[in-house]
Amino acid sequence: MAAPALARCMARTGVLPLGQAWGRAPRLPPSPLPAQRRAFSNNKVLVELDESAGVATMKFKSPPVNSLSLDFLTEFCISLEKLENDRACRGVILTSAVPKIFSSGLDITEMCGKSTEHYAEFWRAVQEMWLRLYSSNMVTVAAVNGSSPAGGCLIALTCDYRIMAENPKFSIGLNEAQLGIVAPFWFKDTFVNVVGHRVAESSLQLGSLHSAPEAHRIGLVDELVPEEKLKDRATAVMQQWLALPDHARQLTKTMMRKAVLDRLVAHREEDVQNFISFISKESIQKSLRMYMEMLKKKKS
Ligand SMILES: CC/C=C\C/C=C\C/C=C\CCC/C=C/C(=O)SCCNC(=O)CCNC(=O)[C@H](O)C(C)(C)COP(=O)(O)OP(=O)(O)OC[C@H]1O[C@@H](n2cnc3c(N)ncnc32)[C@H](O)[C@@H]1OP(=O)(O)O
Repeated sequence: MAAPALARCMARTGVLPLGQAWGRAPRLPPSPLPAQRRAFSNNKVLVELDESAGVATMKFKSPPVNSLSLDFLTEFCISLEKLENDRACRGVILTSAVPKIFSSGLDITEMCGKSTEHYAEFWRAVQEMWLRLYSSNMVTVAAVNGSSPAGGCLIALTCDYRIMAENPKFSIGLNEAQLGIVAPFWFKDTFVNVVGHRVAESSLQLGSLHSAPEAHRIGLVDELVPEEKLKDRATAVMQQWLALPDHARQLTKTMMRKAVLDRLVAHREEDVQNFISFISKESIQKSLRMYMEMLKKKKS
């Protein structure tokens, strides 16, 4: 199904028509086939699968800043679903093909001056991305090779493990407060599960963007490595995680994440309505427009 048709279907039903995002049967190990590499790509996400290792790399390629537009989110979910259903794939490394940027977060233009129907469709796609990634049976490793504000940080937080390039220019964090908006409860829950309540509380209130060393110090990322070693390190970490039996690791992951996942699943439509009423406020629209203007001015 083409991305726009799929997006419409997601808007109608709230889920991708490819299967449920949570509560799947555990994955089986891949069959011992000869070493093989496969790649598939749509417009914004490139996937390379190394079948011998059972590991895929998903590269975001939506220049200039990998913003999470409706199209991006739809393609992301399709790619993840394909891998989830592929017995040859047990782990996925998420990274960026755009230099210096992992992802600039939700596409602000999707949240400005659009219809209620559009906001609902967009927000369901954001929820879907998070539900699928947080509940994935695969091992998920974020190789953060650039700045990663807000929704970009959420993607990294949603993975099992985060490795960041130790470039002092790269920053990461849930900076929503700086835009005059509020991170939803499930962004907050994911953040708390990684860094703990106290750090999350101050970081969220201040809308902090943390430099790579600071992010490592507060536990937002698990490791820092020189940029040129990021790929190899992500592959090595993946191998360590895949050395464990899938079923034990998957059941443990489910146990750790279930309460947070269930909370959104139980309140999904309410969360969509909250988003619509919040984002439609004139004061919020004004804040977002000013923020976009500030980004543009910064360039000139
Ligand atoms: C009581 C209430 C309770 C509950 C509330 C209910 C619901 C919640 C409501 C809302 C929740 C929303 C949650 C939102 C999450 C988000 O992710 S918001 C997005 C936050 N993102 C950012 O703040 C990042 C902004 N961008 C940057 O800081 C920089 O662009 C960068 C560091 C990523 C890259 O810097 P540069 O390389 O210097 O690139 P430029 O700044 O020149 O950007 C190039 C180009 O891209 C445009 N752009 C950048 N980011 C975005 C974006 N996120 N969306 C759309 N467009 C973006 C930028 O404007 C430039 O455009 P042009 O000028 O070239 O046209």
